[in-house]
Amino acid sequence: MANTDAVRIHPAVDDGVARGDPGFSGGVLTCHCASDPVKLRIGAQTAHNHVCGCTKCWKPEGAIFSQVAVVSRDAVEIVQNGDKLEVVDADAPIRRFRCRDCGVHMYGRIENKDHPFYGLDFVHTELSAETGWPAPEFAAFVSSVIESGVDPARMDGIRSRLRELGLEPYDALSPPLMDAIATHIAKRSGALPA
Ligand SMILES: N[C@@H](CCC(=O)N[C@@H](CSCO)C(=O)NCC(=O)O)C(=O)O
Ligand SMILES: [Zn+2]
Ligand SMILES: [Zn+2]
Repeated sequence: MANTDAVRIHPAVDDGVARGDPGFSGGVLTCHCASDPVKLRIGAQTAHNHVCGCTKCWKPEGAIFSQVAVVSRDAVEIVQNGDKLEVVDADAPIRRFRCRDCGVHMYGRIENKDHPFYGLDFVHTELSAETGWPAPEFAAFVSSVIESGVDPARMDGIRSRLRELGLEPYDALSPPLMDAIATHIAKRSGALPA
């Protein structure tokens, strides 16, 4: 059996996955700067929260995974020190904005209207002091942690720990999200009726 003791996935789940509050309707995300932090108001509940092993998503110090959810772009409002935001990679499908001083990613936006997730922003709800955000539901891009330098020999232990936490590991997104992407593509190509 794989030893899962030393596997630290992400601080939001390492002590167990806390349940979200279905009545919760948003809060304020704050970057890690001790002074003049960037603040964003999220005026809605997020969806599809997950831990992500890809190299693109922002991870807190020591974490192998990020924690990331989506929310309608209309619900995201920069309320403080927005002038400190800079684009991480202008060519990426998700245009992520980070604080230029502390490096924390505040939100990721999709500008391509043909993208299956157009209209949704990617956010890290751990940046909020409020509780009640939805719990992560699954683990995405698990094999991708190797791209960040994780020893492939650790993968059995990492997947075991994710399952122990109730976060089913996938090497892309979850089946419902992959189906949604494929449906979008099939409707666009005409393989399915629009
Ligand atoms: N192996 C690559 C995978 C990167 C990747 O495709 N990441 C996804 C998920 S991010 C949130 O779940 C993605 O949609 N990326 C688009 C983007 O980053 O703009 C790696 O690890 O780099
Ligand atoms: Zn900052
Ligand atoms: Zn990711």
